[in-house]
This record gives sequence, C-alpha cells and structure tokens, in this order.
Amino acid sequence: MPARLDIGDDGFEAAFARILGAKREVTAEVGDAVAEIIAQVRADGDDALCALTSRFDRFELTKEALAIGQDEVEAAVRDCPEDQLEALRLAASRIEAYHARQLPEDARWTDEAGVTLGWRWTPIDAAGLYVPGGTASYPSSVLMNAIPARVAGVERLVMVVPTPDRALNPLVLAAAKLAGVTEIYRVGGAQAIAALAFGTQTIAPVDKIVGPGNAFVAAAKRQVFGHVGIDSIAGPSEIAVIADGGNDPAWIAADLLSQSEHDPSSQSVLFTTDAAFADAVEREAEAQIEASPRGRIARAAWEANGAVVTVRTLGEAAALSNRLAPEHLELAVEDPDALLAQIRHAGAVFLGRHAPEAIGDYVAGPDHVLPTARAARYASGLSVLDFVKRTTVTGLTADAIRAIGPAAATLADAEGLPSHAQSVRLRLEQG
Ligand SMILES: NC(=O)c1ccc[n+]([C@@H]2O[C@H](COP(=O)([O-])OP(=O)(O)OC[C@H]3O[C@@H](n4cnc5c(N)ncnc54)[C@H](O)[C@@H]3O)[C@@H](O)[C@H]2O)c1
Ligand SMILES: N[C@H](CO)Cc1c[nH]c[nH+]1
Ligand SMILES: [Zn+2]
Repeated sequence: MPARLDIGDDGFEAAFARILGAKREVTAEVGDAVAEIIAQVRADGDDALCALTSRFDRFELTKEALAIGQDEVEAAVRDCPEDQLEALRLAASRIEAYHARQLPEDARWTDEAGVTLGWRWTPIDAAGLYVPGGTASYPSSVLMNAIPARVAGVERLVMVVPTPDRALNPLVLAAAKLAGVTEIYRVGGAQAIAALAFGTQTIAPVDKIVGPGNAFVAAAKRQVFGHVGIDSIAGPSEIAVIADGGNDPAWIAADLLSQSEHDPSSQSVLFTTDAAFADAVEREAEAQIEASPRGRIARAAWEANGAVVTVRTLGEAAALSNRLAPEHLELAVEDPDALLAQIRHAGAVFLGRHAPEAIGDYVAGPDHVLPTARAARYASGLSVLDFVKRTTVTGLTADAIRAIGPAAATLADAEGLPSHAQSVRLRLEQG
C-alpha cells in the first residue's frame, strides 16, 4: 500500500517529510557506479561501450554495429503499422506547432548615450538526445527531444538509445526519421551519456545532452555537466494529483499508475479533500495493478514511493504540492484555473477532469521531458530555449564612448586594472 497520510493528524511538515522520504532517487551507490562507467568510457572508448552493453543490456555489440544506418531506419519504417505512424505524425505536428512559438527574437536598439545594444540567438552545433529504453520503449521521447532541437536550428542531432537484449521498437527509428535526427547509436545508460560528452572512436562529442532516463542516466548527466551542457534532471517520472470528491476514482487511479508504471523509482501522490474518495482510489489502484501486464513495476513504485494524502482544503493541497514541485500536476477539481493561481512549482500542469497527464506524454504539444526530483523549483521542461544561446551585442561611436567611457575608466582604476583603463582612455584621448 502507498503511504496514507492525513494532514489534520500528521501536520504539514511531517506529511511533507514522509512524502519526500518515500523516495531516494540518486543513492550514493548509483553515483559511484556511474562515475566508474564514465571513467571506463573515457579510457576505452568504443570497447567500453561494447563491454558495458554486454553487461547491462545483455547482448554482444561490435563497434561496427554501434551506429544505426539509413537502411535499418528505412526497414524499421516499413515494419511499423500504419495506425502507429499516423499517430506519430499527429504527435509530431502538434509538438512542432507548440515549440515553434517558443523561438526567441533578436533585439537591437540605440540608447540615449548613442550606444548600440542588443542580443542575437544562435543554435548550438551538436545536441545529444537520450532516448530511454530499458524497460519500455519511447518513440514519443524521440519527438520530444528532437523536434525542439530542429526548430532551434541545431545541425547535428545525435540520438542514443539502449536496445536491451538487442530489441528495438521500430517506431523509435520511425520517430527519429520523422523528427530529422541525423545520427543514431544503439547504446544507453550512463555509458551513452559519457560517449556523448567525451566522444569515442565512433561517436563525436556533442555540446549539450538532453533527454530523460532512469536514475543512472540522471546521475550521469549530473556528472558530465560542465564539460557539456545538460537540460535539467529529467529522471524517474512523477505525478501529483489534486482531486476533489467529484472525480471517478478509476480515472484518478489510472492517472496515478500511469507514472508508477514507468519505473520502480517513480512517484505518484494523491492529495484529496475527501477521505472516502481516497479509499476508493486506493481500491481501484489495487484492482488496476492486478490487471496490468506492467503491474510488477507499477506496484513496486506505488508501494515504495506512492502517497495518498487527505487535506482539509484545496489550498493546503496546493501548498504541499508547491513544496514537492512535482514533474506533473493534475488539478482534477471543479475550478482548476482558480487552483492554478496558487500553484508555483510544477513541471507541467493539467487542468480539469478531462486532461489526464498521459495526453501530455504524447499529443498535447508541450514537451514531456520535464524536471523531476524537485528540480521544478528552479528548472523548466525541455524547450527550444535549451538549444540556443544568447550573445550580447554592443557598438559604440566616438560620441558614445565619450558619454560613458570616463565612468568605465574610473571603475577600472578602482579595481586596480590599468590596461582596462588604458584601453578606454586611449579612445577618449585620440577618438
Ligand atoms: N522526466 C521525464 O521527462 C521522463 C520522460 C520519459 C521517461 N522518463 C523516465 O525514463 C526512465 C526510463 O528508464 P528505463 O530504465 O526504462 O530506460 P533507460 O534508458 O533510462 O535506462 C536503461 C539503461 O540503464 C542502465 N542500467 C540499468 N541498470 C543498471 C545498473 N544496475 N547499473 C548501471 N546501469 C544500469 C543500462 O545501461 C540500460 O541501458 C524511467 O525512469 C522513466 O520514468 C522520464
Ligand atoms: N511520463 C513521461 C515523462 O515523465 C513521458 C512518457 C513517454 N511515454 C509515456 N510517458
Ligand atoms: Zn508517462
């Protein structure tokens, strides 16, 4: 059973501590194991990728087979059922339309001192796209990674994906073709992150690594950050649902389990004002887990990290949810917009009883690569902005440097940096 809490009995702080304590995403052992894997890839390159693939993904990989070529992609597309390709095309066009609105604009103006100022946005050259695939396959994550990168104008889109037991869902390759991925490698886990960051004989390094993954992938992204850029920590999936008693318990149970079934480390939390409704959701969840082919993973996550919390008011639920800063938050209440006004920290919010989180996973349009482990306190989901950088622009005429140069020279003197002062004063004296 998930943790059952009553904020009236347990109090706010104790309830929060128990929800948080239920989940330990990155243990020291994971961090140490990942550090070893990264060191191995840096030392042995492709040989390490092949050895680690044999160890973690249980098949013999040769260096020659690391890259997935065009022929394999075309054959995979032919293997996909037409209804799946059709659904993928709908998802891709909605995701592209949403992300196209995020493209930022350059700016340029001349201020009252005659100084020309502004900024320019330019794409990164090469993006590494991690597509998870250990216990499920994620064609949708191919689109969510690659489409914002392509919209931003990134030239090299380098996708890595694990193929456990040598298996790969052909729809993953169809999604890569649809989204314009330029290179694909069959390698996953921390070893794939290390290869993207540091390069191997076969895989040229990238500038930034994005994408979701399990605790090993999330820890690896943390460890390579600084050598390359990363998006945010998009680790094991999470959902919080704030629901009043006016919902169908079966719908809410399914919403909670939709994230529990991703990974035994996933977390699903229900906040409700109605204790009888909470009981009904727990019963429904049990029945749905029993009936699900992925019930083993869902049960592990639901029992270890799940929580059902009864609150006295929706405001109390909003306050607890803000502390948790969940990846996904459903507001299954009569007036979701009124409650939204009280929400400050969440990766993605779903409004109303007919907006299940799963729609956001596939076809709504916003990105499903979202911050987890409370990172939504300071980070946002993947977007076009992750693939561009802003360069500032400054231009001065002789009149402009006369207007603001003396203050710069004074500050350079104050900092004890004479060459700085000189570079300004020479222009003031001779300009
Ligand atoms: N936050 C998000 O935006 C988001 C989106 C989609 C999926 N997800 C998450 O992605 C994850 C997918 O996980 P997954 O496991 O199916 O695929 P994955 O690709 O993330 O991980 C599989 C890899 O993990 C490595 N691994 C497994 N056990 C290991 C061990 N003991 N030591 C070292 N490495 C090991 C292997 O190399 C394997 O290839 C889930 O946690 C899911 O919730 C998150
Ligand atoms: N819920 C995941 C993000 O946490 C994304 C996903 C892909 N497929 C199904 N779900
Ligand atoms: Zn999901």
